[in-house]
Parts: sequence; structure tokens; C-alpha cells
Amino acid sequence: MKAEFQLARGAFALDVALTVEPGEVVAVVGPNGSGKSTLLNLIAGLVRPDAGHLQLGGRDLLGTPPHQRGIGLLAQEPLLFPHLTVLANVEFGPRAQRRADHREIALRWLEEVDALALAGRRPRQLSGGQAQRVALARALAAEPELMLLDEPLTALDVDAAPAVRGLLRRVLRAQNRPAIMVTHDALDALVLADRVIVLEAGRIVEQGPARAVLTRPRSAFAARIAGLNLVAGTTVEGGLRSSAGVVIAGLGSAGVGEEGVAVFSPAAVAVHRANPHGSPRNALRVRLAGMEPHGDLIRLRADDGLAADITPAAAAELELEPGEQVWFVVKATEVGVHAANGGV
Ligand SMILES: Nc1ncnc2c1ncn2[C@@H]1O[C@H](COP(=O)(O)OP(=O)(O)OP(=O)(O)O)[C@@H](O)[C@H]1O
Repeated sequence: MKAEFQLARGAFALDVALTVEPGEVVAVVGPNGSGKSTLLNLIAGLVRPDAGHLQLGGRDLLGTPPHQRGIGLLAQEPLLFPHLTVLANVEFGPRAQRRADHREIALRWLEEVDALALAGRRPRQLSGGQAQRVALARALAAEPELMLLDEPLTALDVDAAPAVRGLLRRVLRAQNRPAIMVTHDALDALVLADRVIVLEAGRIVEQGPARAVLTRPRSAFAARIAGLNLVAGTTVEGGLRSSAGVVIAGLGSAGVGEEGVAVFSPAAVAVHRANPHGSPRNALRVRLAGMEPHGDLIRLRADDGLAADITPAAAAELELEPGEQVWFVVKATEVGVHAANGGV
């Protein structure tokens, strides 16, 4: 997909050029009002730009109405047709395209999203996570050339989100169709996207591989949503082996032997001068590179990029100096281990 849009609407102006390669998943992040929804709506054909162009699979789409663009949308809410069964919902797209094999297509996609057993139910008989899986199957059954995802996990509760995130990752990766996802969640960007684009006031201010943008953010917004500790490596039973060979115990649904990432918040890190032997925690030996104020806390930065947020009192007590070796200690229950995409 290749797009360029200019749009002025009162005080808001959008000016964006964007190319998404086949099979590539791009996450769009940015502050409220930066134009993320407007960008998705321009691509979907729900908003018309003042100028620009949009090419998808060799077709020029700007004059094409939304339903003929071959673009699928997964919104925050599943928006299933309440009076139709799950199967009929998923069959809707291929039926509208007069595909003789609409039933087979629908069953295949329901199977793909682990929802075959739900085929005979009505949407009101589904949990939030089940409904979102069915909505994904419905979008993909129409075989769109491009998928748009608008905060697809936001409406799910914390128990349902990991399974749907894992499913999205599997399904999006298995596809050759490009996808663009708006999200406010650094983890979604990291796990699902190859590339992250940061939008501010209608313009792209930063873009790059998800891990690079989230660990070395250059824009203020990326810095705000990022700030997570990320350790790349290979998933092992109960954790991840970093590329430096250190095993970090954590929780997650990733399989074993996958390219992955361990994620934890700087606030979950305790800092010790000596190795707290015998503790059932992860202890990572690091060299301090710097210290800076971070809200009411002090952020310690290690030379491998890891960060720890500790109170000024704790920092004073430790009498830390840059260049010193210390231990960053974090409980396994505070570490998420995820299979990861792009640039990890
Ligand atoms: N229908 C509309 N008419 C006029 N202005 C609009 C309309 N919809 C959005 N805007 C304005 O356009 C700008 C971009 O809004 P948009 O919804 O695209 O941002 P967003 O990044 O998706 O924000 P959020 O994260 O809050 O969803 C905002 O200044 C908003 O007030």
C-alpha cells in the first residue's frame, strides 16, 4: 500500500505519506487528537482528503467507495450482527462477494481463530475475547488486501487480551497482506508490529522497527509510551535466554525456542550493590551509565539500556556513581515474556 494524504479541518491539519509492504504490520501511535483515527478513516474511505493518493495492489483507490476498496477493519468493539449466528457473521463477506464456497471459507477462518466451536452461537452468547476473535475471522473471510486494526485489544479485559494478542500475532504473521494498527499500547506495537510510526499533530515525527522506537525513542510521545525494559533473546521454558546468555524467568504464553522479548517496567526493578543470592528473583548484573530525575523517582540507566526507577532515598542510601556495577533485581511475576516481531 502506498498513500499520501493532505487534509485541513479547522485548526487540525494532516500531512502524511506512508508505504506498507506486503505482509508488513505497521503500528501507528501518537497522542490523543494526533490524527490516528483520521488516517485510518482516510485509508478506509470514510473521510476524503483535500489532496493525495492511495494505491493498493496496483489499484488507485481514492475515488472508490469504502465497501469496494478491499480493506478489512477490526475495530475496538467487535460490531457483529446481533441477529446472525457466528457462522453467518463470518460468511457475510464471502456471500456478498457471491463466492460459491462461502461456507467453507467461513469455517476455515473460524478454525483459524480457534472459534469453530462457537459457530452456532449468537454474538450475545460470546465473551469479549471470543467476539473479537469472531470479528477478526469475519474481517479476514472477505479476503481484504489490507487490514486496518483500530485499538483491537483496548475493549478487552486484562484476562482476555493476551490470548487475542497471541492470536492476532499468529494470524497477521501468516498473511501476506499488509496491516495498519492504531494502538496506545507499547506491548501491542512490540509484539504485533514490524514497524512503528509516531504521529503528532497530523505528521509522522518518528518511525522505525518497533524495538528501536520503543527502546531508543526520539519523539516525546514514543518516550512516554515506551520506557519499558526490553531484553531480546530466545524463549525457554518459563522465561527467556538473552542474546548475552542470561536466563530471565517470566510469565507469558510464548512457545519455547521462539525469537522473543522479556518486558518489565523500570518501577519493578530493585537495585542492590551485592548479588542477592538465593532469592527467587532475576538478578541482572549491569554497569550504571547514568541517573536522571523521573517524576518523583530517580531513573538509573545501565549501559545495556536497562532502566530502574528507585526513590531518591534509596538512591542516596546506595551511594551510586556512574560506572559502578550493581544488580538489577526483578521478580519473575513482574516480567512478561512474549514472542516478538520485527527488529528484535
Ligand atoms: N468529524 C470531525 N470533524 C472535525 N474535526 C474532527 C473530526 N474528527 C476528528 N476531528 C479533529 O481532528 C483531529 C484528529 O483527530 P483523530 O480522531 O484522528 O485523532 P486520534 O489520534 O485518533 O485521537 P484519539 O487518540 O483521541 O482517538 C482532532 O483535532 C480532532 O478534534
